[in-house]
Amino acid sequence: MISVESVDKQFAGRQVLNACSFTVPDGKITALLGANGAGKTTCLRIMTGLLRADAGRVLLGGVDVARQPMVARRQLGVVGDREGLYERLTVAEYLSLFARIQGLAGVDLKRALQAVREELELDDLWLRRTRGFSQGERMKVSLARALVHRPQHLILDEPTRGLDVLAARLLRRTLLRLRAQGTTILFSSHVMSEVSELSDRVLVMAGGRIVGGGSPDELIQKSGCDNLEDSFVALAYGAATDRRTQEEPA
Ligand SMILES: Nc1ncnc2c1ncn2[C@@H]1O[C@H](COP(=O)(O)OP(=O)(O)OP(=O)(O)O)[C@@H](O)[C@H]1O
Repeated sequence: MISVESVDKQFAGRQVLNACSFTVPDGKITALLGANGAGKTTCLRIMTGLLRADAGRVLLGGVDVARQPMVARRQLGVVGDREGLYERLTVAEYLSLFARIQGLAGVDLKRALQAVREELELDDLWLRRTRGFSQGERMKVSLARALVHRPQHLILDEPTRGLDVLAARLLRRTLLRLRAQGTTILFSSHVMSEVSELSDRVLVMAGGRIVGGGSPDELIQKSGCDNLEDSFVALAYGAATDRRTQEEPA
């Protein structure tokens, strides 16, 4: 389980996260939804130890990410902006490097590499250097890097951004398989169809805190709307924006 407890973050005196609190249960897929600038990426970066919170804490399986970053990292896989591939390394070399950093060696290392190679259909890319890789190819390698050490927790920031249909499908299939294996999954997204299809739970973020949560059906019921997108708009943008949207000429 992941617990985010009263996390605050300011940038240049501007409050971006404001006593942000939520939990992500094990063996479920949770989606983090929010308008542009709501604070999702900032929150995910704090959860993955890339950024320090001003106050509050994040626990991954009971481990405080800021106090015990190395222990936390062992049980965490992260898919961020898909940058940070080492362009001079082949996919095999790159994944082997990250698996070793996570403590894998010998037969375990070989098995782990073979498993992600098969799961993420990496045969054609395996011996290529990552320089010039397409968005979809980068996503596959980033996801393989995140999964190679079989972490309990997986955090993904807009993982399907820029992917074609097949790459997005492969990603969704992988997430569903990981959920069946008990992995704790949190992903941010702006794509409502994908959130409806994949998520057991949705968290709606606005103004740096969580303003609503529940299964997609619960959110729809609570908001009195008839689909997830309208429920999200009602929660994230509030009644004023809702009125403005409705007043727009057809
Ligand atoms: N390093 C930084 N320095 C200054 N401001 C920042 C920094 N990182 C984020 N911000 C600001 O914090 C706010 C929240 O940004 P964040 O990237 O977390 O939003 P988001 O919900 O992920 O948005 P999007 O959906 O557009 O990706 C934005 O106003 C952004 O400009």
